[in-house]
Amino acid sequence: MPAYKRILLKLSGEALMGDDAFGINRATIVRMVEEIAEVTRLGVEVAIVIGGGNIFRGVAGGSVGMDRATADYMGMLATVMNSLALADTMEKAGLVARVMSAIAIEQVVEPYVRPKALQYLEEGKVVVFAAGTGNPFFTTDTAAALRGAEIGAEIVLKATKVDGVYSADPNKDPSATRYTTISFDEAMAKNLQVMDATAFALCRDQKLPVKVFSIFKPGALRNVVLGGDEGTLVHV
Ligand SMILES: Nc1ncnc2c1ncn2[C@@H]1O[C@H](COP(=O)(O)OP(=O)(O)OP(=O)(O)O)[C@@H](O)[C@H]1O
Ligand SMILES: O=c1ccn([C@@H]2O[C@H](COP(=O)(O)O)[C@@H](O)[C@H]2O)c(=O)[nH]1
Repeated sequence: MPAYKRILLKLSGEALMGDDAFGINRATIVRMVEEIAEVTRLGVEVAIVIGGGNIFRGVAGGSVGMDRATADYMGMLATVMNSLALADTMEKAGLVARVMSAIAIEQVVEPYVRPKALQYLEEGKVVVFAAGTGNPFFTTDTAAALRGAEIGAEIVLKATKVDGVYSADPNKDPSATRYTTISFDEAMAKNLQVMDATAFALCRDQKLPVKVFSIFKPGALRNVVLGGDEGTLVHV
């Protein structure tokens, strides 16, 4: 029995690279989709925001010295590419997926229209929110918080490269320890960088819990959705 009826799943863009230097690794995206399909079979309504780090960091060298907002628009377009790849892979796996973009790009994907997104979710379609918030100076984590609040998701599930929130970045500090739960206030006061402060603040204000867990651990998403002991819960 799933613990949630509707979730907002934030997928790491960078994790899509798999072992490649940049871009989308086929086996990795197929595995992610299998895990998403498993959760939809539990009857959970799934909305997704995917990052752009796998593509944007690949071209970021060329963005050095660029106007920040222009570089951010490039990053948002990278998330559109990832969203298209994800939706295509989901369709091939038998799921019905819809991509909605925060930036007008209508020849490619339909625009984000909240009532339409809600309708798709109620119909059991997986909705992928592309192009972040549509605004520079933000991140896809903030887009996940924003869309999660808008669609009335019960939780934001951040599937990322680490298996939870640590006392310090575990990729830099091997002595860092993992929290089972932590409040938004404490995470922000300690400046824990696993999610940006704008996203944390929005989730806190909207009383929208966040679960951070590993995107690489097979079965972790299903376990989280079933309410299992996995990753770190960030709460009000
Ligand atoms: N206190 C912390 N606990 C856990 N991870 C942390 C912490 N501080 C920093 N991090 C880093 O945050 C990263 C996850 O967030 P990040 O936004 O970089 O990735 P993502 O959202 O998964 O990827 P993308 O931006 O490509 O979508 C981890 O890989 C980890 O190195
Ligand atoms: O609302 C948003 C979302 C994203 N961006 C830009 O895109 C890249 C990629 O997103 P990640 O969250 O880092 O995966 C991000 O670095 C921003 O440059 C944005 O401007 N606004």
